[in-house]
Amino acid sequence: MTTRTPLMAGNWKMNLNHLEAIAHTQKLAFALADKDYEAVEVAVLPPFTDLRSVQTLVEHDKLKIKYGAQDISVHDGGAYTGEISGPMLAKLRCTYVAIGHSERRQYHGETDELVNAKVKAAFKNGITPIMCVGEELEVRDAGNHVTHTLAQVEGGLKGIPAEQAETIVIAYEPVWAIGTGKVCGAEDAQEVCAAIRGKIAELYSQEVADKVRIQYGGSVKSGNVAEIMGQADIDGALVGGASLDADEFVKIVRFRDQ
Ligand SMILES: O=C[C@H](O)COP(=O)(O)O
Repeated sequence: MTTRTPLMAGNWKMNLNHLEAIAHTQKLAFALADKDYEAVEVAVLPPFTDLRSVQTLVEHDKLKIKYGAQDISVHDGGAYTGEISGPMLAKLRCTYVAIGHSERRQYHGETDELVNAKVKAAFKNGITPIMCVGEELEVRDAGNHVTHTLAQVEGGLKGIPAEQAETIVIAYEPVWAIGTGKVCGAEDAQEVCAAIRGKIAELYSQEVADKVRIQYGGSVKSGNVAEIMGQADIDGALVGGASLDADEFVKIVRFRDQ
């Protein structure tokens, strides 16, 4: 059994300008200690306009916080107005990029095919994808949440070789639990995360599946994180709203103390 280092990632979504991003990252850095980073990998996913500021702060102050983007273009460059490319993110030394977040799927019509192309673009540029999957409420109510989510996993991983697949992070985010305050029960989250790991074992091997980190996302807070992290197949959290409060995010990182 591989020991997977938990990954707590704060997805800031469209919040915090670059000045606020600097202040927020400094606050996190001030609160977090070496022992936190030894136990947990900590990352922030700011808006594109903040990335250069966060990079400069992290590198200048030698912070142990990782950072990444919230989206990536499938193209390396060219006439694609408004897009941000993998080479641009790589130049900013982004460690991670969120791909296929439900808000991208819902508001920008992102399909599994596009998610797959973006996963490939991330790997091509040396950036680790945090590939987001999860079902809408009607899918869960119909009892099809596992099938639905596994189809997203399979679609997103199409053509990805094992040596890349074993490094990916998959975030299971039931859409009905995002920003709603409705947390998926820890055991319900575990059911889907275990199924995701099983699907990876089927597509690749148990060895690959044991290495992949699977996060839960959806109304994670300091008050519920410990129970979620107590599940065998949950290796971290993708935190939205609660990551905008530095004290709260630090408590989430210290889930073992909650
Ligand atoms: O990426 C994060 C998820 O969408 C969860 O957001 P939330 O913690 O605000 O529910």
